[in-house]
Amino acid sequence: MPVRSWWGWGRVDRALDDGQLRALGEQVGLLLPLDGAVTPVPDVPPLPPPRIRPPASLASLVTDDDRDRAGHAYGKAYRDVVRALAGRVDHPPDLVARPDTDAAVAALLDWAGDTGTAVVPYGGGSSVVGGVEYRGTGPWLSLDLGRLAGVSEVDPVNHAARVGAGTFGPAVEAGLRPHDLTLRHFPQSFEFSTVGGWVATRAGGHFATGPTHIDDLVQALRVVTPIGVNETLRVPASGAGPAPDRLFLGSEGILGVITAAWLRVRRRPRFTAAAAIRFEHDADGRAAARAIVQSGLQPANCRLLDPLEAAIQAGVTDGGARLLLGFESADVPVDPLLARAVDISRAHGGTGETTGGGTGGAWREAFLRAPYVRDALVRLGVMVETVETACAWDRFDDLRDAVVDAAGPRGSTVVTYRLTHVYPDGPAPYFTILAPAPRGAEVDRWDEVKRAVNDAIAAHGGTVTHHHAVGRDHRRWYDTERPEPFHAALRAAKAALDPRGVLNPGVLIG
Ligand SMILES: Cc1cc2nc3c(=O)[nH]c(=O)nc-3n(C[C@H](O)[C@H](O)[C@H](O)COP(=O)(O)OP(=O)(O)OC[C@H]3O[C@@H](n4cnc5c(N)ncnc54)[C@H](O)[C@@H]3O)c2cc1C
Repeated sequence: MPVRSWWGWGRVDRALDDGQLRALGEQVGLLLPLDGAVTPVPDVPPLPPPRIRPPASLASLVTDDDRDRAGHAYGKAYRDVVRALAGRVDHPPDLVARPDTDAAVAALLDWAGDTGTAVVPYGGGSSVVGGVEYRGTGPWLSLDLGRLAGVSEVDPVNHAARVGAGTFGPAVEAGLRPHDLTLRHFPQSFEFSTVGGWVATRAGGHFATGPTHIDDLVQALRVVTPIGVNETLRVPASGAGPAPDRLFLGSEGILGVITAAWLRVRRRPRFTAAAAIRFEHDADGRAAARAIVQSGLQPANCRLLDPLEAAIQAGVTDGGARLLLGFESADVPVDPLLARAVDISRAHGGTGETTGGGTGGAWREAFLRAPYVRDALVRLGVMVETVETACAWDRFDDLRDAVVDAAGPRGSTVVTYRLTHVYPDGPAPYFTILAPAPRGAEVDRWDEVKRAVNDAIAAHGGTVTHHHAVGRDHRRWYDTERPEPFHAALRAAKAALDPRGVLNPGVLIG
């Protein structure tokens, strides 16, 4: 059984080994001045004893094991990894619960309400916005949905599947494959994030220029709230008032615990075609991406990598940007669609070739490997984090320049960008920021950079998040982005559904 890392990404056995770490250090040393030290992998530090005990009726669902508690204390942002690496577990949950039925979830919520215990729903724990880290002072319970997992029903007639909230990405696809069906929702965190987490954060998939966010793939939801179960109707569409599902999409664990979802699935693609187009200037690549997405061609993948991203993600070092294009269909060959997109790219100065079937390729491997590399960089003393947004096409240039300026002095800070998603009305830029970390003051330094960068994004018309969610770390900008009447409505919904305020305090509102 593979062991999950308690401090960093994914599986312990997939982390970079010493040789790979050294090689990475040499490469990165060409870009950034590093001090040569490598932070050792930490043991779980001793934790304070739990301040609460469950009643006997719930004891079998709950653990106070220190490794489990430490593993549930943080998400997987840079500020999480760097603290865990230093052996710091700021606010460990007092207990971790793994309910196996909806009734058990309800009983845990009741008990939490009676005892004033905060409850933080936990899927894969891949939050990068402080979504799973309670920062109050009272006792808290991490509610891990891992036992409410699996594809329990597949409805091939209506192209839908019922999936437990705690199901990880690969298990979703494994459950659908025998039926020749697929969800095709691929966040970069796919391997270690769950359906419930995706729905709760309105996750964005890749290879998803059309239905990017999980929203469009949700047919119906089952949510256990502190005042009862909210199960929505399975219909293809409805005009009956505000949509009940929408209340819980993006609710980030503050209104109820999502325990299952009916998801819209589709036939597996049989026809695929892909191309990587080189652009001497990334501005031309952006113009091509805009033209393609505004043409109505609907590529499954249309992603621009700036030259440095192309070097890091795809290993191409010719100084050009890359536009990655992919088309797929379960029904018809898509080569003509790709050919047209390539034509449009050429008209904007692009050169390059089709890369054969499959919208994946080497860069996709690198994409899934990236979080392990990120952890290795942190060990090497690099401050490395990503910031994402979405903006109108005509705001991009100013926004990107402002982000680069805000990220730190140019000589010692590297900022790369990719457009992870493109829409007819604008791109979703995704910035990676790399700089030498001030050892021992990493979190404070990152928080300063984050503040400056997100202020710059807000000042230039970008949203605080395209797909990473709000959590605790984005509150400051979310609070100014959302309209006040909406805030009042959200507060009222919270008070009605969670009257004792146990669910994920500090996230979204409050
Ligand atoms: C390396 C890396 C890559 C990433 N790539 C992407 C990406 O491509 N696209 C993207 O959208 N995001 C991405 N993320 C962010 C993260 O993976 C998503 O937010 C994901 O949807 C979280 O799922 P999870 O199961 O890990 O949820 P968690 O991190 O466990 O929880 C996230 C939030 O949802 C709440 N929650 C979780 N489960 C439930 C539930 N069943 N009911 C109610 N509330 C719940 C939690 O309380 C928390 O507030 C990435 C993160 C990392 C570290």
